[in-house]
Amino acid sequence: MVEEGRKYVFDFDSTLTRVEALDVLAEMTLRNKANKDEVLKEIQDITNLGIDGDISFTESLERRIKLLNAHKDDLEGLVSELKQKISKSIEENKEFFQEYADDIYVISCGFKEFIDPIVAAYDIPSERVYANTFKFDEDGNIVGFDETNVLSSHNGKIECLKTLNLDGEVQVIGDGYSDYVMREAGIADKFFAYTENVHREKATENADFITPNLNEFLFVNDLPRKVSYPKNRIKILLLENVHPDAFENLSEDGFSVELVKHSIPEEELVERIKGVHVLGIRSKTQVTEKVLEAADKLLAVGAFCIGTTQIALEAAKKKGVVVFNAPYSNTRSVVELAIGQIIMLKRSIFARSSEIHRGQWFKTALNSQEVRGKNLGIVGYGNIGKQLSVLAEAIGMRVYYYDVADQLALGNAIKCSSLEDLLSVSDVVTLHIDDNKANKNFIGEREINQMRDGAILINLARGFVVDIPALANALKSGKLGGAAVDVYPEEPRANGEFTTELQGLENVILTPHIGGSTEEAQRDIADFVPNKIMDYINSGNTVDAVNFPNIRLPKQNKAHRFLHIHKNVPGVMAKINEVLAKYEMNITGQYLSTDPEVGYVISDLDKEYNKEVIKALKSVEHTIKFRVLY
Ligand SMILES: NC(=O)C1=CN([C@@H]2O[C@H](COP(=O)(O)OP(=O)(O)OC[C@H]3O[C@@H](n4cnc5c(N)ncnc54)[C@H](O)[C@@H]3O)[C@@H](O)[C@H]2O)C=CC1
Ligand SMILES: O=C(O)CCC(=O)C(=O)O
Repeated sequence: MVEEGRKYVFDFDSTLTRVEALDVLAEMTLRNKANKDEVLKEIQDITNLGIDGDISFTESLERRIKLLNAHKDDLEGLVSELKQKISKSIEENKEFFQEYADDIYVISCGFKEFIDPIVAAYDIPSERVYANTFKFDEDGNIVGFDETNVLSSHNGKIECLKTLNLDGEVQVIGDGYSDYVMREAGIADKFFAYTENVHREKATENADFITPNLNEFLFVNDLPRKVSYPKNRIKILLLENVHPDAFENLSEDGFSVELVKHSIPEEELVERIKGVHVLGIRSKTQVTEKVLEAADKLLAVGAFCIGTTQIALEAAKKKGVVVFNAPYSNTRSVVELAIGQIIMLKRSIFARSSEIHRGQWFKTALNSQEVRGKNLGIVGYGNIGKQLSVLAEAIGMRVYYYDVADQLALGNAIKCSSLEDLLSVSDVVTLHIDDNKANKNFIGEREINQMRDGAILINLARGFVVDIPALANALKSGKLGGAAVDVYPEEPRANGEFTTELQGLENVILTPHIGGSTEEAQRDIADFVPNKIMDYINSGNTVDAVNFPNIRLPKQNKAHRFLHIHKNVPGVMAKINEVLAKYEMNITGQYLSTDPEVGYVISDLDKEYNKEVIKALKSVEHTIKFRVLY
């Protein structure tokens, strides 16, 4: 409950606005001056010294005003500029300022001449704005400030607040040490260090609360706010060195994101997952049932790759955890690598290169052939297989493919009705089947024997798909003429030592699971997956989810949205609607998607309702997860 008579004292610069107003004024007045950058830097340094209390505030103000060289006429431009620079979460929560107008004060060491017109739009009248005022000469030049105003002196905010003699709890919200001192002096009850725009150690280390935006402040105080749950409270853990753009994208949207360079083993993840709302992984991290069991807050898992068998998808679904992946972003990278490997292997380039590295010159056409006119057998004609088909044809290869699903041939590719047919006709066999565990040892001794003598095998799919000892034997015996292997049955969690039976064999290219590791692919994934995650967290969309009923929701328009995930058993929907009817909810839209195990129903509602309905919906039998979004 909001305490009766509580007062909210806001700082202005870098709190209500994203900037320091005098810095903006300086930008304007110095625009055409040759020494602009130097002077600006000097002004900013002086501002910071003053804010952190390292020089007296009066001194900071005097020095800056002298350097500013501003005129009365500049103030209009400054106000228009500042109107564009209101802090994002302040702007979002205009309603709070309007609703609590009588309890909100601004105490600032800035100037009323620009603060008043800005905060008026937030229903804060001039009489509740305490700030300095400029002194002008007869030509309108700003030459100083009213020195009798307490706010022009060191720790003037303390004096100002003291004089106001406010009753009720006084909460101060600001970014600087000069805001904190009101709390230190015992005149304010709580100090919230506001870090949406700047993070000042001196303020945060002393704060009662650190508030990264106004939503958090309003949430902590149980005040009306624009969003149901502040995004900074949503913790995202990104493992396996995903591209930094993912961090940027998610942090920019306001989430609290932690980046870890490597994968984490199950036992450790069981601990780390607690309190995490979104987990981001690549192919190494095993999200097992045990991990999911320990995940008390988990809403979604983002696989920053194609494969998702490292995740217990069914168990995740049963817990209401939605899984997304990036099915297309790295496919081109894999295809280009496959093409490169085919050419390198057909020409025995790695053997020739190693010789020169060892100091030997061996010019020969032995075991060196063009790829033009050769038969390429693609096993798994999905997103990667199909693209490879097109590029391989473009360089003159004859393409054969085999797929368990009915896939349409692209270009002149020829469909094989069995794996054996494909193996027997191909000079190069390349594997692009999916990571289904049923594909274990898909290529073993028997299949290798069905291949042409001297043929080449490429595996860029999954390590367990090929029986490695059988492959090693075939390479040693000369049955196969070469191989390229990017994936292994056991791969290390982090970079370091690695051994495989294939090491040291002639004409074998070994790479550390980097088929999809290009800057382009990783950047694209870092855009694609976070967008899916944000779309789910922010609005409930599950389009392209791997393990969950897919639903594309319309934009939420001034409505509250109830997201209800439940076991798909008869009668649950009826119960949900019974509750909604009992509480006389005005439903503006309802959407349902189910699969045999879970149901996902979204109800958009008029925002005025009895909040008891939330408790009632959470206790509907078979409920897995429930969230309110606004
Ligand atoms: N090395 C790397 O860095 C990367 C590896 N990959 C892996 O590449 C593989 C292929 O990826 P996409 O083309 O995107 O997958 P996809 O799902 O689009 O295509 C896979 C195709 O394989 C077929 N298939 C599955 N099992 C089969 C079998 N036993 N016999 C014949 N066909 C079978 C499916 O019907 C499907 O058409 C995946 O395993 C993926 O994890 C993907 C990206 C990067
Ligand atoms: O780059 C990665 O971490 C994994 C790539 C991969 O194998 C996939 O996308 O399935």
